Amino acid sequence: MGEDLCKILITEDEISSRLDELAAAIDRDYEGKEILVLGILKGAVMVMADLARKMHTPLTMDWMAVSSYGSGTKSSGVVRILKDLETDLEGKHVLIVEDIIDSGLTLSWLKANLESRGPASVEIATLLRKPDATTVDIHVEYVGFDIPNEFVVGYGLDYAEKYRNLPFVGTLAPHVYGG
Ligand SMILES: O=P(O)(O)OC[C@H]1O[C@H](OP(=O)(O)OP(=O)(O)O)[C@H](O)[C@@H]1O
Ligand code: HPA
Ligand SMILES: [Mg+2]
Repeated sequence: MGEDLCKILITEDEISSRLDELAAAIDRDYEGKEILVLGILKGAVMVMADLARKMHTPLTMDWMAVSSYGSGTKSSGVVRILKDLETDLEGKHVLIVEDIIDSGLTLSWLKANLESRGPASVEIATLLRKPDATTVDIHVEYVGFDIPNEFVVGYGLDYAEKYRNLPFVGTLAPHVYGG
């Protein structure tokens, strides 16, 4: 496993401290409200579990699975719903939790999809954001880290379904994807 990674980009401690800050900001912003926290499978599993445990605002959780990457390192641009929500969004404050915004295609499609279901609000929290995301016109209220345009794995993020269980975020060595 060790030789598959180029370097550690964000350590376990850095992730945890940043999630403390994001949770505090979310608690402040949603004071007196209840949140439906919506995790996007599978990448957001780790950040959802850790962020939610640091939040004090009353919340419920639901999950959606969408996919635009298949097994490669480039977005296909076609978003598919693999598993839909089980919650009626009418009047709810929805907070989408993502591991990464890369091209921004997944979230711009998803936000429009959710807004058509009559929620009171839809905001986005993401652990990581890459530079290309700024070219898509979506507002992201809570961002953990802005990172360079490199393919990263760990803490929920995969390459061909592997490495999701690493406790940190790292970059892959080129030999892993045929470089
Ligand atoms: O901003 P974008 O370029 O659209 O990319 C970001 C999305 O891609 C990844 O999911 P993926 O489709 O690989 O599914 P996964 O979470 O199951 O790995 C990631 O978890 C985000 O949901
Ligand atoms: O850099 C990335 N790593 C893993 N999955 C991803 N999905 C979009 N970008 C990435
Ligand atoms: Mg993926």
